[in-house]
Amino acid sequence: MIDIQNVSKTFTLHNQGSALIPVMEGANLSVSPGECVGLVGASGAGKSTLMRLIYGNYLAASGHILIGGLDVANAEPREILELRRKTLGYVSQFLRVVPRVSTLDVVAEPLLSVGTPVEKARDRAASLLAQLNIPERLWTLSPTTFSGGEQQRVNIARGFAYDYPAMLLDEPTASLDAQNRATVLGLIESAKARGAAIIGIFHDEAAREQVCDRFVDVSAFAPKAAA
Ligand SMILES: Nc1ncnc2c1ncn2[C@@H]1O[C@H](COP(=O)(O)OP(=O)(O)OP(=O)(O)O)[C@@H](O)[C@H]1O
Repeated sequence: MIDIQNVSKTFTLHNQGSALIPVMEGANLSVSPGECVGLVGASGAGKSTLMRLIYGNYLAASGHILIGGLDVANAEPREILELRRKTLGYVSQFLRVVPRVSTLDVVAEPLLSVGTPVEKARDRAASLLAQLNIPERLWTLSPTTFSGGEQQRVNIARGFAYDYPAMLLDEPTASLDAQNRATVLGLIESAKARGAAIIGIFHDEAAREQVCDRFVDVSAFAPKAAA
């Protein structure tokens, strides 16, 4: 489902005489449906960079990033947006808050954008918000004024609303209390059970041991000259 072949990445520092910083070389990684792979490696090893390459936020210098048949490394922006709508989900700790949209609709939006009927999308959103302990009185409000932890849980509900075939999880359990953390781990396990291919960064060791089938150390993808 996710197939990364020989990917390299170089940053160009435009404000420093266009200095070229190679950060990744020869990255290979394949994730099957139903499998969760944890990215590990020291701080600065390139875990976030690899996630951003896969999501199409960063452009690879070379190689292929195949997701459900599309090569993200060589795709048009329009194709990447379509991929994000239907195939590839991304859950981070942080909610990008849209003012004036109710929490229920923020969570239902990924379903609405693929044509799910409004009632069904809102039912699913309500069920996730309840599972993640967001009080019902908040559902009609915009999450703009919510606490950091509430916004994080709204973001997780949104990330799991639609059944993406492939998912990227960036510290989804960070700073959650025990009960919500268990709920999120349950959502990840259900996503695997329905066949989602997942790549995650988890600093929470117990969490990653619970949900990951294997680990990939991204230090192995460091440029050879710098190694
Ligand atoms: N936009 C950027 N411009 C230049 N260098 C960058 C940029 N983003 C990341 N880097 C560099 O790429 C390397 C990998 O960073 P990355 O954030 O992917 O590491 P990480 O493994 O996710 O670290 P952490 O666990 O601390 O989040 C670092 O040396 C970092 O300085």
